Amino acid sequence: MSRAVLAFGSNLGDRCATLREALAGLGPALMRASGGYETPPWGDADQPAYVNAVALVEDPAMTASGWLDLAHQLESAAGRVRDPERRFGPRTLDVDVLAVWQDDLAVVQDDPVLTLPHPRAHLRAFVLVPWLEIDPAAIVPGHGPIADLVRTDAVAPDVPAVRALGPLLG
Ligand SMILES: Nc1ncnc2c1ncn2[C@@H]1O[C@H](COP(=O)(O)OP(=O)(O)OP(=O)(O)O)[C@@H](O)[C@H]1O
Ligand SMILES: Nc1nc2c(c(=O)[nH]1)N=C(CO)CN2
Repeated sequence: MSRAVLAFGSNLGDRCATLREALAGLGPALMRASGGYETPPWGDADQPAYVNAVALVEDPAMTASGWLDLAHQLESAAGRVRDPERRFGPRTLDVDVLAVWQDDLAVVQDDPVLTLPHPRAHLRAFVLVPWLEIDPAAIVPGHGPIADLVRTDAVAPDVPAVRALGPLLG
């Protein structure tokens, strides 16, 4: 069994509709989805606010790189155009693979094509707060319990600005 946590972010167009379509695109793999959260832009501040969400997915036949391929397919379906000049810039849809477990063992790898766990997940309130909603006991491999990570100096100051918008799916 392959289990993964995927992060979704949108700050262009109808952000909630984009996230809803992306979550629907996960089909039967979707086990749990967080609500939407409006969050101030992280990294490059000169862009609109994001709506973020996190999903827990499972598929017996999936691999770690298969989850990344799926993430890229969902981004393309949402019409994402990559701007090579602007890292952390605005986008219709960003889908990151936060962590993967194969048969309950965390996948840890440093490959630039797919780094696991995601190298910045443990620093981002916009990822950790929705992840905490769907799995309060979750542990970020190599970094520890999410409940502790949201209290670190790197993350805690950003938590109050993460605003719950409620469920995305009916
Ligand atoms: N865990 C991961 N999840 C998604 N992409 C990854 C991961 N590890 C490495 N990558 C690689 O990072 C590249 C850039 O991804 P992307 O454009 O989504 O980055 P970004 O959204 O600008 O930054 P960030 O990853 O910090 O959110 C992708 O082509 C992908 O191969
Ligand atoms: N709040 C927020 N900020 C971001 C996000 C995101 O999803 N949410 N994604 C980014 C791309 O790397 C850069 N900054």
